[in-house]
Amino acid sequence: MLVVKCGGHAEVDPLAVCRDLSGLVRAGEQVVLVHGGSAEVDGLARRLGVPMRRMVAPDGVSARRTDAATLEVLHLALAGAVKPRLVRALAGAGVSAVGLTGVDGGLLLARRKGTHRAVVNGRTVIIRGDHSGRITAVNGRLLRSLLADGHVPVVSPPALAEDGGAVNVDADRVAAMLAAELRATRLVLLTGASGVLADPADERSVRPTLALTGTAGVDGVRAGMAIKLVAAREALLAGVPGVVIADGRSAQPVSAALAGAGTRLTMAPTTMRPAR
Ligand SMILES: Nc1ncnc2c1ncn2[C@@H]1O[C@H](COP(=O)(O)OP(=O)(O)O)[C@@H](O)[C@H]1O
Ligand SMILES: CC(=O)N[C@@H](CCC(=O)OP(=O)(O)O)C(=O)O
Repeated sequence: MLVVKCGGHAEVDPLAVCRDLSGLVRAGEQVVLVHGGSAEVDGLARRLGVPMRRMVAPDGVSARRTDAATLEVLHLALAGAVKPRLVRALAGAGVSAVGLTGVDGGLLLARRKGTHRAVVNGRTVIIRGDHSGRITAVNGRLLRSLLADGHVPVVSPPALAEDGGAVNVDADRVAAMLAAELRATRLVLLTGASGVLADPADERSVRPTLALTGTAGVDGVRAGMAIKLVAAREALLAGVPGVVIADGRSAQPVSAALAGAGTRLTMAPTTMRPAR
């Protein structure tokens, strides 16, 4: 079982990802495709005149500030543009795909976050009333039945909150949760960088491997990459054995990642429980 997350970075090539995945599906691999779409969300917001803001937590992890209008734009962009494009690309490559947000079939249940800590002008402030949440449960049964019928589930935020509303969640963490729930052997996070870079300004500085510790960030890792490391850590701690962050801009991004391209994540030995 393979979970692939196609990043919303504008340079990631969704057609190449889908063509590559179709080969793996035809070879008998069960695949779940997760997607974000931050560039598409930002573009649609500009066209609609809805201002977009981000919050940066004290640990450097950034998330979209999600008020009611932002949530609507997010839903329109992900469910109305990015997802149908991926479903059509898979269909065009001969693979049946079924698009779902976390709301469909209660696929992703989440608890609303009451407050957020964010750094504004160097000061930590508390932000309330954001429409975002933390995933608490995954409807693995729904995914397994789609997979058993030969479909590729194509999954994205938002998630379903306990009060019946939709909430924004990060797509990398969605992918990690699904990989854990489905006991996937591999989780591949594809983005617009060739892996985790030692120097974010130097594309050639890819770290082939990176051992993560309990909670600490990693030097030189910022913004969207910081949340990928959070997701990678969650997947590894939940028992997913192979987690890779790799380039989504290449011709065969998934095959390349499975063949060793990008950065392979592990947990540093000191953070693992001692063997019995
Ligand atoms: N050390 C780093 N290595 C690689 N990318 C980094 C690093 N630090 C920050 N980044 C940025 O993180 C981006 C990936 O995050 P993001 O754009 O949110 O991904 P996506 O939308 O594809 O999920 C990279 O394109 C790069 O601009
Ligand atoms: C809470 C939060 O920030 N959610 C993300 C969901 C989309 C996403 O994750 O898109 P990428 O894969 O392009 O990053 C957002 O609103 O941008």
